[in-house]
Amino acid sequence: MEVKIPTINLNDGHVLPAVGLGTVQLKGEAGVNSLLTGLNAGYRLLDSAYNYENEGTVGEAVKRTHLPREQLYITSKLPGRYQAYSKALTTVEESLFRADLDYYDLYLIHWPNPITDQYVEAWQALIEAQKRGNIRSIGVCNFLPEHLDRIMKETGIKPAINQIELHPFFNQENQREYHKQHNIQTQSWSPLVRSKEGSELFENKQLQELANKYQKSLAQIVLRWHYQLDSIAIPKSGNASRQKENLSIFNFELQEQEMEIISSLTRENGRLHKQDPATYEEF
Ligand SMILES: NC(=O)C1=CN([C@@H]2O[C@H](COP(=O)(O)OP(=O)(O)OC[C@H]3O[C@@H](n4cnc5c(N)ncnc54)[C@H](OP(=O)(O)O)[C@@H]3O)[C@@H](O)[C@H]2O)C=CC1
Ligand SMILES: O=C(O)C(=O)[C@@H](O)[C@H](O)C(=O)CO
Repeated sequence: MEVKIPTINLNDGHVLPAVGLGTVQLKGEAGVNSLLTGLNAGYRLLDSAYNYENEGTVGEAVKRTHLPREQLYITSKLPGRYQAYSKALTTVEESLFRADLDYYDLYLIHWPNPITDQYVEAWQALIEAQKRGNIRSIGVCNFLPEHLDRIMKETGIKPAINQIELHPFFNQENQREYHKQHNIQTQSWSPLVRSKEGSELFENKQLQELANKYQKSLAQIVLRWHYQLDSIAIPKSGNASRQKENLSIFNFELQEQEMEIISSLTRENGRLHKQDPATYEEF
């Protein structure tokens, strides 16, 4: 049965579902089939990126589903190598061509790349692409407060979303507090630490105890934690039953103290790939 996902209001008047489907590695015919099982399970938000080389896959799933376009929320992301203003505008158009869409619901700057230092003009390009009607909501990924302060100061326009690495081993308390103060919606990437059964996350005793208590899977406990942190998690799964499992999180509630137990699994250097946006650059 299809799950009804609550919606979240963004600062620009648009809305997004409270959970989306990550799409890294979902490509080609198998990828389209996985996206269709995801849509059948109830997902409406699909998170792609130019660099995932699957905008075409996402567009094909949009074409093949019985769901009307206005019920879907499609995201893509601007790669670092196209952050210069005119290249960024062309790249948004190219993303639309690849997916054969008239508009993206959400388009994000993928990484700030602060050493290259072109993210302000990339942001100006997304503002222009939004004015042209190519994008509904504009936002960023992996922006630290200093990067957000700068784009808001230089353009006067606030991102609707900052999509950041967020999971029990890296709870991003300060970054989330900054987002709350500025009314920027948090999205969690790698919400399940990009892991599988048998990994450190799935072997964690405290999470297993909570899963036993609520008669839920460990992944559902972690995804419920994201939801109660007010962050939109975008777990990736290509598997129909895990896709369903990851949406069945709206019929129980973690207590405050249990939220804290999960948050306290965080470590000082808990980033999965050690990609610190202060220095990491991706093109
Ligand atoms: N903006 C950015 O810089 C970034 C954005 N992203 C986005 O975030 C999305 C999610 O992050 P991602 O890195 O993919 O990692 P996730 O934390 O979503 O983990 C995905 C892994 O978990 C497995 N999995 C999913 N559900 C379950 C479950 N219920 N039980 C057991 N295993 C499960 C999947 O396997 P299986 O498919 O076999 O189910 C897959 O191996 C990406 O797909 C992408 O869209 C990711 C990284 C960076
Ligand atoms: O997947 C993404 O969106 C990325 O930005 C990658 O850099 C990701 O963090 C990764 O694949 C790391 O190995």
